[in-house]
Amino acid sequence: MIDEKGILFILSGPSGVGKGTVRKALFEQSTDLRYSISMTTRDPREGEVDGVDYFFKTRAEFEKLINDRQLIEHAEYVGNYYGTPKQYVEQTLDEGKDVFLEIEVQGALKVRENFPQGVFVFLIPPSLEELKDRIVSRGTETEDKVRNRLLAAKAEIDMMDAYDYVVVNDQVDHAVNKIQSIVASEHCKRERVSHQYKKALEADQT
Ligand SMILES: Nc1nc2c(ncn2[C@@H]2O[C@H](COP(=O)(O)OP(=O)(O)O)[C@@H](O)[C@H]2O)c(=O)[nH]1
Ligand SMILES: Nc1ncnc2c1ncn2[C@@H]1O[C@H](COP(=O)(O)OP(=O)(O)O)[C@@H](O)[C@H]1O
Repeated sequence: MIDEKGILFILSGPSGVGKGTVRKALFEQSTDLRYSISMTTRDPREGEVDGVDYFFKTRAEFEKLINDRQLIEHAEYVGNYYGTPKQYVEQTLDEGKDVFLEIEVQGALKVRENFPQGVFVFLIPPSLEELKDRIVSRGTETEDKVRNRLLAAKAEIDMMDAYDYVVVNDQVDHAVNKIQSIVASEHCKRERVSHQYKKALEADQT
């Protein structure tokens, strides 16, 4: 069958590499991608809006979502739950629209189990030094936590072979352009499959 479903794109990478920054810049450009808004138990930050940045949930509400199998994946990250809503993603893909997730590494690996046909993009820093500077300059972590995050980041960067694409986040607009190219390239792949299918149909004598 020709696959008329949308394509699921997953952007992941170590903490502090710039996933959120790159994702926001991507969606400020014109794009046909649909961003899947995640559920979280963390408190909203100043300026964040429920249903826009995240769906903010209590732990009890989140645990009910897990038990009711309403999430494709979830992970506990720095003491809070984060998860991807199943219904939105499946429905949007069924409508033939592409969906974009921006999630941390554990969650991305779980998505791979259920959506092996997804396109997995790993964002890496230009260097570990630069990653450290970004984590420190964001100012959200104590010195101990920066060290732990860097150790975790080293292990995470080691997993980059499990991804379909690796994008270096040297400059935000370069990373966004590369992601746009990946989206275009994946569409071309599907076009080719669909074209071959049409040729096979024409050649078929039965
Ligand atoms: N597994 C998983 N991770 C998520 C999800 N949504 C966001 N994240 C990740 O959770 C981490 C923390 O996000 P956030 O609290 O917004 O803080 P940030 O570190 O400033 O991006 C980031 O790495 C996000 O990519 C989700 O639905 N599932
Ligand atoms: N290409 C870049 N060059 C310099 N700084 C960046 C770049 N991308 C992101 N940053 C900065 O790095 C820090 C971490 O970015 P953030 O998007 O919060 O990372 P993540 O979502 O991966 O944890 C932020 O202070 C952000 O402004």
